[in-house]
Amino acid sequence: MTVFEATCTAPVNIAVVKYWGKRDTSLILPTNSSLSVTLSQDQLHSKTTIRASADFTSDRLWLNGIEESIEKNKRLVACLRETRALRAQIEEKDASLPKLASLKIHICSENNFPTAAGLASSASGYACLVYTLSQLFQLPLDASDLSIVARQGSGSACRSLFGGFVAWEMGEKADGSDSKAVQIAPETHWPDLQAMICVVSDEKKGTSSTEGMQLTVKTSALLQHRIKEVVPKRMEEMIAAIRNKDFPKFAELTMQDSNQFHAVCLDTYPPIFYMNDISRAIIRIITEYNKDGVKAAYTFDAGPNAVIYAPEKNMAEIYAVLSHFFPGATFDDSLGLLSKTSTLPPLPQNFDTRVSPVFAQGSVKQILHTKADNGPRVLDSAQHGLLNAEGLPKRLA
Ligand SMILES: Nc1ncnc2c1ncn2[C@@H]1O[C@H](COP(=O)(O)OP(=O)(O)OP(=O)(O)O)[C@@H](O)[C@H]1O
Ligand SMILES: C[C@@](O)(CCOP(=O)(O)OP(=O)(O)O)CC(=O)O
Repeated sequence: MTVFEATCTAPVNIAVVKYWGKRDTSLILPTNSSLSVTLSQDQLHSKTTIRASADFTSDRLWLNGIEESIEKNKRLVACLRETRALRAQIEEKDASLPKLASLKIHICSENNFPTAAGLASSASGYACLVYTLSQLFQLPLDASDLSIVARQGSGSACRSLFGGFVAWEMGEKADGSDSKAVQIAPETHWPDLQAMICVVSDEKKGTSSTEGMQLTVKTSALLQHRIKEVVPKRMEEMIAAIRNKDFPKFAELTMQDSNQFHAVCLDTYPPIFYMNDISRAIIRIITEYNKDGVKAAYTFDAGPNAVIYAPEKNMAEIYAVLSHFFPGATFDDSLGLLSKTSTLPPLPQNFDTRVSPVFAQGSVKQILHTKADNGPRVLDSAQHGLLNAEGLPKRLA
């Protein structure tokens, strides 16, 4: 019997102009446009296998080796409904196609990094789900079309359908058909731009993005100013900075936008705090590092972890600075940063180390060096699939 199956991976993305707020919570339509950098799947990714079979009696989902309910997950149901409807349309037009739209499916997905810890697992997770469904169903859609479906899983997921530099255009229409991701520039446009992720906490966060942003929409006057006055201009400036590979401008806008996002969280009533003492120390350290010219940019999502964007040539120095204040962090060196330098560079000569205390061993748990890279990838299911011959996970938690 023919096996209908697809296996794909998808990347995370870290926004430099943040999405925070929905004007429609069920279609997931945002109150402002946003822009992100897609990070390499060599370091962080979701991997998903989906099989359709006449032998299956119900739709089932395993996430990181644990079975989860599909019916209770309205967002996942929406992604399935949309992609099945599109498959049904193409089956209607071409009778020779196998009838996959009516078959039950088994979905097995794994993240190679902590889920729901503010490392954008919902972004890579839903991008991967929708991309794998589109492969299974052979949907004739481009990445922007697919982003409209992935957006309904998690807003930020729509940007993970593309590699490189990606805008999510907020759109205006009530049905969401113009609220989609577009690529501003591919990853090859600015290969010099790299990122360092500082994992301050890998625990599940207190206030989810979904709940937090709607409380902000309801209570923050500052958010209205951000939506109307700040983001439209900032989007234009950010796109120009990326096109011109103007790092100081890119960095300034990135840090200002992260600061404003956390300011609207503080302006929420009751306030939401995502950054902690370590996050704030990282801000002070990068500010000191930048005092004679902008060499690095920090940004924080809905959690304490920092992402630092910088040109490749500064990365060893940034790692040396971070290691000084945060001893004992494990370093994921898959880009070979340390093999290129036999010893770490010294701290910059005029760096004032009094900007922050030296923190206890392991306060920053892990530092991950990565770079901008491409969008979802298709894998060979026979070799890389997550389901066994019976259609059950090869690995359970
Ligand atoms: N591989 C996956 N496949 C399908 N769904 C996933 C996958 N990974 C995560 N999710 C969904 O995303 C949820 C986690 O999203 P959440 O927004 O809470 O955390 P996060 O994405 O890590 O943080 P943030 O988006 O704020 O950076 C999970 O509970 C699950 O429903
Ligand atoms: C701070 C952010 O990371 C918020 C991401 O929010 P989500 O995309 O996780 O929210 P939902 O659409 O409710 O699933 C900023 C960003 O990625 O732009």
